[in-house]
Order: sequence, then structure tokens, then C-alpha cells
Amino acid sequence: MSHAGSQTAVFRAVDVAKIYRMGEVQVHALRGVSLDLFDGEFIVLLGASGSGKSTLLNILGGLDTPTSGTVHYLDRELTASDDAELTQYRRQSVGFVFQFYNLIPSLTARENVELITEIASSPMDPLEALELVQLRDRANHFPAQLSGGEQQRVAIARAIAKKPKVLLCDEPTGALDVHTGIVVLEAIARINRELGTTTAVITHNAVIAQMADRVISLSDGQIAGVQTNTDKRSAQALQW
Ligand SMILES: Nc1ncnc2c1ncn2[C@@H]1O[C@H](COP(=O)(O)OP(=O)(O)OP(=O)(O)O)[C@@H](O)[C@H]1O
Repeated sequence: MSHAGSQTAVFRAVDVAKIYRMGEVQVHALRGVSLDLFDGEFIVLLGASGSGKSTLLNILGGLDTPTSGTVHYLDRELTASDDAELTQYRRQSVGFVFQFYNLIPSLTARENVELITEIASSPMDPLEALELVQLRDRANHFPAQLSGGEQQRVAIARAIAKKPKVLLCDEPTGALDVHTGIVVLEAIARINRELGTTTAVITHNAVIAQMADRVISLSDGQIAGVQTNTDKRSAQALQW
């Protein structure tokens, strides 16, 4: 879904700074980032290692808080929320996907997804979530019986089974080969398209940026550029 039809800001970050203090050393991870993310859009966050991508994603997802600046999720000011409110926000509204899949080895694909649907307020059926990543036929397999790309798709099914408003993915294809990475990106794009889930994907790979509605480039903790893709590509059309 393109953000062109709908300009509701799901996230509004204003002048966000993050300083990590470690003893005498201060690391300025974000230096005044202002950004709106719109309902249903697919954005890619691009930038060199250490440019602040994960820090920004973690702040949007309520896993971390900025040192200064404000972040709103719809009408809720995340930067004014306490830990319990942030936990509630993450649980209800955010799906996370990380580079490493973090599946529980002793549970099947379906049971890994059920862990989340059991605590969510209006989840989809775990098999429906696995269907969306085209793994319904593997529901009874354990992680060790699945390839890396399949495990990542289970992790995506787990992330979206609670029907979150936003899906935040930190290097989802970082551990995968090209072909497998494309299958995983297709799954993420399908969820964005079919469920209208506002989606942000961190990558080092500029080729992946061609899939996005908008590409946000970070450099040294600041936004170095925002590019709107007029001709958005499908995952299958990417080559790297
Ligand atoms: N918990 C932390 N404590 C101290 N410094 C941190 C912490 N997390 C991140 N940093 C520092 O903040 C800066 C930005 O890190 P961040 O992980 O956001 O970058 P990134 O763009 O996601 O990098 P990468 O692509 O390597 O994951 C880096 O210099 C990093 O070392």
C-alpha cells in the first residue's frame, strides 16, 4: 500500500536525540532526528554500521527511550509513557523481527506462533499467520527441521499473528543468502500489502530499498536523505 492515499502519521518523531553514556564516554547515536511514518507505508532505513538505525527502530518500537525529543505513536506520546505503558504498547501494537530468529527450539512452528497469540487480545489463527508466510504445511516442524529462511518466516508469522499496527524489522535478511532473503522480503511485503501493516525494515543493502515506498537514509545519527520511490519493485525483481 502506498502512503500516498493516506497521510495519517502513525509515528511522529521530533528532534530525537539519543546519547549512550558509558563511563567517561558518550556515544551520540541519534542527533536530532525528525520523521513522520504514515499509515500503511513500507519504509526502508538505510545507513552505514553505527549510523543509528537500530537505535531509531528500538525507540519507535518502545524498546528504548530517547535522551531528548518526542515520539508519538498515533495520539500516544511514547516519550511520556512509563515502562508499563510501553510494555502494553509493544504487546498490542508492535511486531518485531530481528536478524536472528529467536525461535524456541523445543516448540513447533505453530507452537512458536501460539506463544504470542495466547497473550494477544485479538490475534489471528496461528495457521493463518503461517499461511501468510507460506509455511502452513510446515506448521508441525521444529526449528531444526527448517532452513534459515523458513525459520525467519516463522519469526515473521509470530510477529504478525497478533495483528500489530506496525512491523519493525532489524536486518531481517542479514543472515540469509540472496535467494532466501528475497523469499523473506516477499513475506514482509505481502503482509504490508494485505494487512496494511505499517512496516519499517533496516538494511545495509541498498538494493532492498527499491521495495520501499520511502527510503530514509541515516548517517552519523542524522537523516541524510528521504527518497520516495516512484517505481517500487517487488522482492522478486531485486538483484544483488
Ligand atoms: N546500548 C548501547 N550502549 C552504548 N552504545 C550503544 C548502544 N547501542 C548502540 N550504541 C552505539 O550507538 C551508535 C548507533 O548504534 P546503532 O546500533 O543504532 O547503529 P546501526 O546503524 O543500527 O548499526 P548496525 O548497522 O551496525 O547495526 C553506535 O556507535 C553504537 O555503538
